[in-house]
Amino acid sequence: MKGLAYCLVFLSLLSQLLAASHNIHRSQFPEDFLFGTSTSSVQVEGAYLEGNKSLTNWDVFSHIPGKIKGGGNPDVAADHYHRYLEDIELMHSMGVNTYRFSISWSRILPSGRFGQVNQAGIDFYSNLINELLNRGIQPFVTLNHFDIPQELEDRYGAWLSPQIQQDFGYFAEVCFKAFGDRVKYWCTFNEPNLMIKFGYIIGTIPPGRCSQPSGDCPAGNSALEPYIAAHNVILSHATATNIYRKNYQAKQGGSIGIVISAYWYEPLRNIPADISATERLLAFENAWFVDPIMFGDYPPEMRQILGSRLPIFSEEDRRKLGNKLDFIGINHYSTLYVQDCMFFPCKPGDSLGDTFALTTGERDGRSIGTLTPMPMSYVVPQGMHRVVHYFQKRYNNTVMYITENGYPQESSRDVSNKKDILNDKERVEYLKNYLASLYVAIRNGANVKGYFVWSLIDNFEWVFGYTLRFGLHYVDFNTLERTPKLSARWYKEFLNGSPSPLQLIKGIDLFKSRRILPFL
Ligand SMILES: O=C(/C=C/c1ccc(O)cc1)O[C@@H]1O[C@H](CO)[C@@H](O)[C@H](O)[C@H]1O
Repeated sequence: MKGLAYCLVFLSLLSQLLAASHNIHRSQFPEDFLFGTSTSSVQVEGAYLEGNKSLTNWDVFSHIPGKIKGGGNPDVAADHYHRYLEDIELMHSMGVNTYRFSISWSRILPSGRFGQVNQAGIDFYSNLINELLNRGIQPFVTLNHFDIPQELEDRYGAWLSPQIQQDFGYFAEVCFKAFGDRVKYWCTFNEPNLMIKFGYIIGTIPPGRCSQPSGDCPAGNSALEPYIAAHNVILSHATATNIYRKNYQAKQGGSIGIVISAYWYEPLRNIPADISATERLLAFENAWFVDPIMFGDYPPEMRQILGSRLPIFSEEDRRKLGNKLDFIGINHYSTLYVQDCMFFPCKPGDSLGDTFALTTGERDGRSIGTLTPMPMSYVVPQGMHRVVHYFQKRYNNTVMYITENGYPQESSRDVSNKKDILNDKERVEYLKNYLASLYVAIRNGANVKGYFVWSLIDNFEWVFGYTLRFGLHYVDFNTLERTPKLSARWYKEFLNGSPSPLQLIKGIDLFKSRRILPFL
């Protein structure tokens, strides 16, 4: 009896100890769960003029003075184009079983749909895919991660023209044909919601179009263009998915989905106006692209506010959209509070475009979580299971992958504090806690089948250039040498890890009780 009592006390102390360090174990996720890292072509490849590649919209935009913090550009980036074998070794040494990367449209079809398929581009990705498979790493491929051949922008205004639907379908088909025998996971778009928001509402990324009061741009219309561009993106997704379903899926046996940038939002005040503003913002940001694909139309919250500004899906469009998707990719980093601007006055220009909602990281002077070096990006682990729950409920538990989750470090291109950057304890804590929250989502029945850390290596962080580092591996941007950070070693230990002491004791599930994870 006494022995048992001691044993229970010991167990309870042990569980508190483990809870304190928020330990999470590989064995808590299904064996066939995908664990990987993510990158994108513009951000890591470099070699911007090699292999017959044409200029992308980002090549052009990043060379305009003042657009990129610190003046960086993706000309060389992390030189992954030449170092992909080394990068596969980094992945292999961590023990990941998947790698999410994107294919550069400008490498495959330098002129969009006009002109030849570029064999050098096909060869690069083909070699990459073969080497990944040799190492037991599943390629998880994004067709569009913000970049397009500049020619499409110049010829017809890219996403503003319905022409792009056919062109994107053509590009997708070239990829299915060339790589689909080996690639079993396709994402049509990465974060189209964010691409449209920053490209056509606020105007800080290509094509840099907007109007007052949303932003200050030489041309654009923040009240109309985002909805037209989004419409063409949604129908481009439908076109590509249609082609995959009809001609490739049965014999290649893969799946196809779309990736959404998914912040989680909490009402600032416990009042109906803020609660419905939160719902509204989630509809405008997260459901904007997924509702049409899953239900054939935009979220009712958007239709109500935008009326005729929101394009209509024709009968034929709806037929195409009927192919829906196989999975939803969720990029999740942070959570913000939402304040209503429909019934309460906000400062003009503060609320985001048509959403009549204002986001903030603070309530009564206290921040929602630790602020990361990225503006408006706070550490709020419980946002992970909440955002997954939103998609689980709204889309009938369609398969989900967490296609990105990660932590930024502030830096300059030439670092003086490499030692501190390598010792990225904050990132390790962040990843552990977000994974623990993901575990809660899965325990609650969410159909999540994979998780990717953004990013494998430090890279070109869009408008932040080289001033933010997201890598599990440090990149010296002068020598291009890679060095594992503490977080790479942690991920490796996690992936190869032995079960926790408590799991060795049969019948005890560390996460069964909410009590031992008070932070969730
Ligand atoms: O979520 C974003 C954010 C982009 C942004 C924020 C603020 C701006 O002003 C402009 C762009 O991208 C995702 O998250 C990552 C880490 O950021 C990016 O590196 C990925 O490429 C992308 O999929």
